[in-house]
Amino acid sequence: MDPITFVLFGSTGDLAKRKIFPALYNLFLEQKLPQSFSVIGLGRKTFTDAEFQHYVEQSLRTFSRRKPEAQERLEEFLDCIRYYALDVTNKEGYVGLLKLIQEREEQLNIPENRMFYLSVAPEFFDVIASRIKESGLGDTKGWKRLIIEKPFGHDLQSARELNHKLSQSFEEDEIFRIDHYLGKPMVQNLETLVAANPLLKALWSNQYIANIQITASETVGVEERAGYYETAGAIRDMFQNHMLQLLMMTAMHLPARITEKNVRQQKIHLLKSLRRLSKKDAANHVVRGQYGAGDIQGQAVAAYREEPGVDAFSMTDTFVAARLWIDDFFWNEVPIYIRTGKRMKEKSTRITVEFKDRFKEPYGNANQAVPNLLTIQINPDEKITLQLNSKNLLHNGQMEPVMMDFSMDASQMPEAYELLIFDALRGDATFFAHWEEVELAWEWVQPVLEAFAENQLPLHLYPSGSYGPAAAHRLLEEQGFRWWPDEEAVDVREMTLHVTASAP
Ligand SMILES: NC(=O)C1=CN([C@@H]2O[C@H](COP(=O)(O)OP(=O)(O)OC[C@H]3O[C@@H](n4cnc5c(N)ncnc54)[C@H](OP(=O)(O)O)[C@@H]3O)[C@@H](O)[C@H]2O)C=CC1
Ligand SMILES: O=C1O[C@H](COP(=O)(O)O)[C@@H](O)[C@H](O)[C@H]1O
Repeated sequence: MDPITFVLFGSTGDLAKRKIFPALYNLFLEQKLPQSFSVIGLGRKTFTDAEFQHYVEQSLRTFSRRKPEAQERLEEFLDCIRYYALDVTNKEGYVGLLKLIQEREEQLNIPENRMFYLSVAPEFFDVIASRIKESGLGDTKGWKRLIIEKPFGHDLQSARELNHKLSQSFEEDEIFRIDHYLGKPMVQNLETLVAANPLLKALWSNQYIANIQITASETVGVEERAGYYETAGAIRDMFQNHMLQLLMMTAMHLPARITEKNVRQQKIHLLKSLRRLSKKDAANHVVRGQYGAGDIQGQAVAAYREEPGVDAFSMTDTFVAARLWIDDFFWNEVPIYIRTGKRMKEKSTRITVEFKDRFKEPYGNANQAVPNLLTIQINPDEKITLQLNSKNLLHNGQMEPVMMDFSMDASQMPEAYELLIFDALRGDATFFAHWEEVELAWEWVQPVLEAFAENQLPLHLYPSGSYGPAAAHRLLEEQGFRWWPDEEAVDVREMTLHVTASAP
């Protein structure tokens, strides 16, 4: 791998502490960083290099999946780290930063390969990119790359504006837009699962698949992020990015050769085939919800509107479910159901593929077959389950579902940020969002954002600790389906309240 200088904007922040430094350290231990590299941490706080190295050490001790054991290796890693205090809006500060980077490049005798990682609030993305250009930081004799965190825009127009600004300083193939769901090992495994298994590949279309269900439910609430979440909601926070990425990774038509370019093309093709919703249609295909007070694993929790920093009359969505259709040869007539929500009964990110029930007839009325289900569990466990029907001779030969399970050993798995940073350092953008993907995703979501803003859809209040609003079941019932697993149907229906007014 090429020697690099890793320039981390926002190095004193939460994400750097919890994810980025641990990822770099684990890559270092696995010898996946180049022989020679430096990390330059940036922020407004003042630190000497030694103080900052100590700060990083603390973050590794707290958050790294491999705890620093061998002091020698830890010191070797920390020794590559420098700190530079910079207010990113201050033009002059970049002159000193360039000087420091050049000094380090000379000391290590490495080429000018510079990775700029923007782990800062989105309002700084464009200003940093243009300062990198103006200051000469981007005029490298090696390569330069930009890793950019979410959110990428607030809506279609702001995303286009941001992209236009970034493109003044970086080419598209130099921009690595992080979607951490694309770094999850099971998500990275999706395409192999289908492409490398003729059994699944043969069934992967509307001929055999009845519907696809994608769920990301969380037990956590808004936590300390009300300022951001009140302007985002689940639709921007999860749906526009992570959920649509999961859809693309599941349903893209597999290219003949799996390459970065081909995979991205197929994802873009899939988004172009998504049936557009008009603002008027949104109410028929989308359900929005907000958590009320309730109980999470035995603990009473407050309603969203009672959370610190949240407006007492907030109409922000903490839950979104939607029914989507892909108008192409392979997926025509297969509904795709997506839902995501906070303060739900369980933490679970999974994709369930329900197969068509074409073989009912031989058993006539005595048929008790359940549909074949392939469930790809992404989080918290990484597991693939296939539900089949089998005859139980201990129960009068009754038919009953049996499960075939394959689990990955999550404790050994690299974290999403490790996989993604490693790919970016190698220049492989397969698991990063291309601009066209981001733009098409916003295009699909935009009418829904407008319908939400104009309150054209009811806001369903669901109790914390439930499976979300009952209305989310209607989306499936209209085609004769239900969310899997089955027990959810019963649980939800009795608990859902329904509000349309803005007052609580
Ligand atoms: N935290 C998370 O789990 C996730 C975060 N993200 C995204 O990552 C990015 C960073 O988030 P997070 O770490 O949580 O944010 P924090 O608020 O914890 O950190 C912000 C960082 O930006 C720096 N900063 C703020 N203003 C300036 C300035 N004017 N000049 C220089 N540095 C500045 C702060 O440093 P200082 O105070 O020293 O100036 C700090 O290092 C955001 O885009 C967020 O949306 C994405 C997914 C998850
Ligand atoms: O990007 C985000 O993702 C997390 C959920 O991520 P996961 O890896 O735990 O599934 C979500 O809590 C957060 O609101 C959102 O910004």
